Amino acid sequence: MAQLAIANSFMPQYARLEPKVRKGVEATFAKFAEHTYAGLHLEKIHNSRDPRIRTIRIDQFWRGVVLAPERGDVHCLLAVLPHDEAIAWARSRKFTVNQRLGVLEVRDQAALDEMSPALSKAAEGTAFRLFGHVFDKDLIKLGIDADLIPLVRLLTTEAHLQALERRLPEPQYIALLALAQGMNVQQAWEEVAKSLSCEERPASVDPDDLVAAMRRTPGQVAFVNGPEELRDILAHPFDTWRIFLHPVQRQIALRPSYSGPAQVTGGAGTGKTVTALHRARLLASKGDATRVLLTTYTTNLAQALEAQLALLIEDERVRERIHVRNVDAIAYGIVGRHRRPNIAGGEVLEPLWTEAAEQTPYSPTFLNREWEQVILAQGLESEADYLTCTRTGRGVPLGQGKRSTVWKAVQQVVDRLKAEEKSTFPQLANEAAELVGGPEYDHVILDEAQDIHPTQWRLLRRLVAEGPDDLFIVGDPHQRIYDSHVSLASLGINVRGRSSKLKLNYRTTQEILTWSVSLLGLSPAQGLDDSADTLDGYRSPMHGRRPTVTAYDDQEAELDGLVRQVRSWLDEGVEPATIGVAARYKYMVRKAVERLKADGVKAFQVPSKSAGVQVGTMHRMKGLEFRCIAVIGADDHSLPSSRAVTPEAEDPKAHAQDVQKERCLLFVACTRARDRLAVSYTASASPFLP
Ligand SMILES: Nc1ncnc2c1ncn2[C@@H]1O[C@H](COP(=O)(O)OP(=O)(O)OP(=O)(O)O)[C@@H](O)[C@H]1O
Repeated sequence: MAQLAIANSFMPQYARLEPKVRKGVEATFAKFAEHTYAGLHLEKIHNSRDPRIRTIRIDQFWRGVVLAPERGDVHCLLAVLPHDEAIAWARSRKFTVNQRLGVLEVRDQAALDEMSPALSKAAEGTAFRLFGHVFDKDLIKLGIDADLIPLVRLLTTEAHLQALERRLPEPQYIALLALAQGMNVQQAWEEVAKSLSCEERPASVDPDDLVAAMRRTPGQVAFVNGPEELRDILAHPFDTWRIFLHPVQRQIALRPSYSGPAQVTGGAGTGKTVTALHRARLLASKGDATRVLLTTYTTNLAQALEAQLALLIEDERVRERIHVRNVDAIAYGIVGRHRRPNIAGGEVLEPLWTEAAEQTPYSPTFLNREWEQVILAQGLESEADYLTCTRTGRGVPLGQGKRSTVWKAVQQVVDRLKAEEKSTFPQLANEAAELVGGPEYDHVILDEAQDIHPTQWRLLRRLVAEGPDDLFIVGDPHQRIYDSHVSLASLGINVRGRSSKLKLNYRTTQEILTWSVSLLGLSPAQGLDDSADTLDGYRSPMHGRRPTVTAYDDQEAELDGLVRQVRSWLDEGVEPATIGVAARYKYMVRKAVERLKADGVKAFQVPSKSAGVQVGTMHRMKGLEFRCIAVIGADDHSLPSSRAVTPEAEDPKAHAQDVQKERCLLFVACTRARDRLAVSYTASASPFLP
């Protein structure tokens, strides 16, 4: 029976169309899904590199591009573009089947043809060839198309190869790059397998069977079952993660079982949350009695997970087996079974620490951290235990006498909290861990793991019995914006051999990514498994404008600049709710909202469901994403925030960690942007800005 398929490349273009054009696209392609396309006018293109490509009229300005393989009775939507661009795109592309992997590949043949004379000319000047040492048969073994080999043979430098990156199919480019960098054929194959998580080679590959190749390429092509499914896909154009998982994501999320705790890391926007959501669905589908906990750090992150899960899982029964809650709410709920918890917030704690610090040579922040990061983190219950413990992560050594002073000051605060029947959230997690009678879930999936406190880790550990698929841990040490530094090994959680890394960014353009990564500075992040975590290989296939950085003389001028920036995005047709404004402090958030409103722009503080520009602190931006982001107040007073940084003289290690945390915060805010990033500051720029 005839079938409709959608290529991954189609959705981002469709998502960015005006609603009226989207309607036209939907109406046109609904006919394909209803299998009435025999009557549709698909046009062949004169001089096309691939005779199987057709175009179809959407309206007088827009055209769709469709692949119509000779065999298999499938039509695949490839692109939707303005008329001339659609024709040029359709004329330039060539579809092939990778002879080693059996997957569908596309290359920009027109661009390769255009580059060929220049490469020939460059090759005339030297006898050296980049792939002179590799036999044709080995290139073929790696999946290089036979008809590309003459072009490959012309290459004389790695820079020339890199110029082909976006024109060649990804697996072929990875193989060639590996060879160019000195790897042998086997190592190059391993690179391909690692980057694409390829299965072993299929038994036989028919180069003309594009439909069979599409079926082996679920990250690139999705098959649609009827008009209803098409409508559902088109109704959520930015949520293509529901249908297209990258092969690496697929292998991690859909692996039938892990023998113990598994860990997934990756830079911002690499689809860690998406992978966690698909894992949750897979585990929850195992049976009626399965109980899955999907958890994260804050309430608004949990709400975002809940909303995404509702999009991903249609079957209400499967959906109900997944309990979504942030860790503090879990602890609150468990303790709440026994007594009504009363949380001590900053307004209670600050005066207590200030008072306690008065009788010591230490600052209130120092004491608070010693409590949270050593005493609570290690679950120390007596002074004797504290006097002999290893204070991992703290920069200033404390002898026994000094520890005794600290212990007394901390106890003063703990006793006062007890007297007032109040607890902090890490205390509550400790109490909850004690109260839990036994495992309450079959599987625990944790997002934003880098920010979880050791007491919360202990609670999560107790909520699920040790064994296969117990913990699925997802996080990015480069986005650590709270004070938690844990070593999973010290908590008895061993992820060795079950760790994976995602490297391909799906949210942000390469331009925004490169700029944002430079905000992090040069120190490597400390991974949860005690190893240094780098962003090697972190990249985006999308390109766009470079971020802008604007300096203003005073704050009023900066807020005026913000209004102009937001107005210009709105004038370009960007929907208000897809514009975000991030600031380091709450007072700046309030000012920005007031200023935008005064100018007639609908603006709301995050979290808000209202359809307007979303303004929030950088902390609140975590887990969200926007088409355009304005980061305001990126000046040297706010970033780093002096309030959030321990003085170097007091504790150099804590100072370094705090500064890094501030860098991460700015990185988090900037990487929320899909297409545009505009950063501004008043007077002097933050030292973090490149
Ligand atoms: N396979 C995919 N296909 C299409 N879009 C994807 C895919 N995977 C992720 N995305 C999109 O990329 C964006 C980032 O995904 P996600 O939030 O899961 O990343 P993350 O690694 O958790 O990011 P962060 O650490 O910044 O919170 C989202 O818009 C998501 O829909």
